[in-house]
Amino acid sequence: MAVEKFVALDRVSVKYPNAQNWALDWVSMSVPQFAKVGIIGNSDAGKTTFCQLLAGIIPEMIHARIEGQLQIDRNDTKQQPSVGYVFQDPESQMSGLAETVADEIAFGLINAGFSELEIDQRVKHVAKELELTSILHQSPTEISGGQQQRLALATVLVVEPDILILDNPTSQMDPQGKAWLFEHLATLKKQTIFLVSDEIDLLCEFADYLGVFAQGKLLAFDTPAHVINQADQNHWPMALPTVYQFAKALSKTMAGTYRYPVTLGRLKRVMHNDDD
Ligand SMILES: Nc1ncnc2c1ncn2[C@@H]1O[C@H](COP(=O)(O)OP(=O)(O)OP(=O)(O)O)[C@@H](O)[C@H]1O
Repeated sequence: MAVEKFVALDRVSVKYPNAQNWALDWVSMSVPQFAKVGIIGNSDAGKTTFCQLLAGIIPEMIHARIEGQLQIDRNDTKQQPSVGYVFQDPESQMSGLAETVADEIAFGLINAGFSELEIDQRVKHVAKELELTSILHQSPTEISGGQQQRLALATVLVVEPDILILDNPTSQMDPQGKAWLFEHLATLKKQTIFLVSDEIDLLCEFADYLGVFAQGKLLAFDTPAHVINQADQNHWPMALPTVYQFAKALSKTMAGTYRYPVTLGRLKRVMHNDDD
């Protein structure tokens, strides 16, 4: 699949010091600007390594041997695109210095030298977007895990990065909170987003492209419908979306293909014989 590239990996491999195996093994992909990329894979598949490489944490903060080429283009951004990274564990995101949620969100802006007025406006805006307004004056250590994950995202979104990398950002949220966050992320139009999650139903609704990792290798990178149908045919050990299973049970393929749909909208069209 040829796509206009913004982020491109060309046969990238990563090995940690003293490790026997490559944590990333010969990974290639091209991602256009503003695309939404879902990343899935079992434990130890290399998902976090992939995210940390994209974010520059490897090799800047975590040493590892890197082979191949990672390229992030400027495209319409005048400067080198900025990257925001949301850690798997929200506590890792916190400065540990802020007394309130508001201060924590403001932290990056203060360091970057923004004016007080701009900081105030941005903090209020992102707090409203992420439904944190009512807890702005609470301590970051005294809020729930789900709230901490929304706060971790707020600290990154407030600086308006060009690329947003989220490593399992809903692991501590309830089902409603997860669905809400995925829907919110889908509304972000100014960022290219990489989202690691095992929420396959939500991921298929969200993503333009889905990447499946296993033992450091990128098994597939394509539209969610292509990847899921391929995963099922090849018996890859991964959960399949509910919509897909339903369509398969009813033998409802997408028009002109032998593939089953993976999103509710597409399934509805197929069911109403309204698929193009
Ligand atoms: N800092 C590190 N030093 C050495 N080895 C590491 C380091 N981080 C990860 N690894 C190893 O690299 C491999 C890939 O790990 P990674 O955390 O990228 O996988 P993952 O798919 O994110 O896993 P999980 O879903 O369990 O978080 C694993 O074998 C892991 O033990």
